[in-house]
Order: sequence, then structure tokens, then C-alpha cells
Amino acid sequence: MTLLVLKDLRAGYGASDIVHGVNLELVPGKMIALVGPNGAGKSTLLKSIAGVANVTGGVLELDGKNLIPLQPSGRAQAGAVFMPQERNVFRTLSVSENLAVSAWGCRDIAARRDEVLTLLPTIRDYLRKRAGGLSGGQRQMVGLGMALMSRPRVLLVDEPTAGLSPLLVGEMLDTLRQLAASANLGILIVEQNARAALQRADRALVLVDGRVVRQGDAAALADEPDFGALFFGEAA
Ligand SMILES: Nc1ncnc2c1ncn2[C@@H]1O[C@H](COP(=O)(O)OP(=O)(O)OP(=O)(O)O)[C@@H](O)[C@H]1O
Repeated sequence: MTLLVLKDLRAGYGASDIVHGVNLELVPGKMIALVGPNGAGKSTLLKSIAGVANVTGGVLELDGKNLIPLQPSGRAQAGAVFMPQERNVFRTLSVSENLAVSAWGCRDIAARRDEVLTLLPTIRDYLRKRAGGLSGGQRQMVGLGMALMSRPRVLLVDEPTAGLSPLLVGEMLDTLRQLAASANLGILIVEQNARAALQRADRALVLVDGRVVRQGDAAALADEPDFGALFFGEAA
């Protein structure tokens, strides 16, 4: 069953398009990585699904429902939840409070918090701490927990490993991979650490100048001989 469908999706800011016609299908339990050079439009594509950038044409559906007329809050209610790259926690609140304020439309916040803590058990270790006092890796994990509080169907994750050490990059991407399966979520992730993301994702799309120039099985894409040279300027 396809969860999220994009057909010839065009999007941007103001009058100018940044994304020029992207097709994508995401199913539950799977993770798709969006990779490509800086300025390719990866974050803009993610934001256009979340309603933060303008969709100017094409099809955008979640479970057969047209998301385009909906505000960001309506898209989140429909199940498309965006985890921004930065400022994704309230620093003066405790971790537990951060989770509670993110429980949009949830009648039993404590029960949902327990479900999220079962999915992300490491958060229990710092549940009572103020979010502003956490390490970068812990903060990102809390941001992920907050996104999960509203029971998303599709998680839109924008560079969740920014600023993290290589070890933590791997841990965060492993967590997302496992989460897709354990919570039966569709995950669309924009990630600068392209090779690390391709090792964990099921499929990948390479975006250049707002267009998909290559797509397919993530691991197979990373193995293509010209991959690094074409998209990341690495020596062949
Ligand atoms: N709020 C905005 N208003 C206008 N233009 C924007 C806005 N945000 C981004 N852009 C422009 O859109 C283009 C694509 O940016 P985007 O952040 O989507 O690329 P990206 O592939 O995610 O790159 P990076 O990996 O560097 O974040 C860039 O030219 C950028 O300057």
C-alpha cells in the first residue's frame, strides 16, 4: 500500500520554483533518502510536503488525501510530520515537557509518551533534564521523540545528523531505520552524510538543480562507480 505519492511535484518560495517535477512513492516501514549537492532543493522538497514551502503544481497525496490545500498543521494532522534541522526542542522545558507539548490531537498524553519511550528507550535516561542542557545527539533524539508524539504516518526528517560526531551520525541513522520498521512509518530523510544514509535507506533519490537525476535501491546507488564524482565532487 502506497502511503505518500508525489507526481510531477513542483515547489518553491514566492514566484520561483526550486523543485521542478519530482515523482516519488513511499510505503510504510521504508526509508527513502534524498541526497545531492548543496542547494539542490532537497530541504525545499521536504518542506513543500510539510506545507512550509509552496507547492506550485503536481500531485501530493497521503493515503489518497490531497495535502496541497492543507496548512502545515492540517498536513501534520493528516500524518505528515516534519522534523526540522534546528530549533526542534524547547530549551527551557524538560524533555518530558517537550514530549507532552508535542502531543497534538492526543487524548492520553502519558500513554503516548510511554509508547514513544518504548520506541526510543534512550530518552528515558534524561527525561527529567532541561532540553537546553542536553548534548547535540540527545537533543536530536528528543526532537525525533517530539515528532513521534503525534503518531505520524510519514516522517519528514531534515538533516537529523547536522553537527553530530561520525559515531552519532551512524546511531541516529540506525535509529531512524529501525523506527521505520518498528512503527511501520514511512520516512523521507534529507541527509548530508550521503553514504551513511544510503547504507541505511531502502531507496534513494539524487536531486540536482531541483530534478531527480538518479534513483533506485540505496545501496546499489552508492556502489555506482561515478556516484561520488558526479554528486559530491569526490575524486573518482
Ligand atoms: N526560505 C527561502 N526563500 C527563498 N529561497 C530559499 C529559501 N530556502 C532556500 N532557498 C533557496 O532554495 C534553493 C535550494 O535550497 P535547499 O535548502 O532546498 O537545498 P538543499 O538541497 O537542501 O541544500 P543544502 O544541503 O545546502 O541544505 C537554494 O538556492 C536556496 O537559496
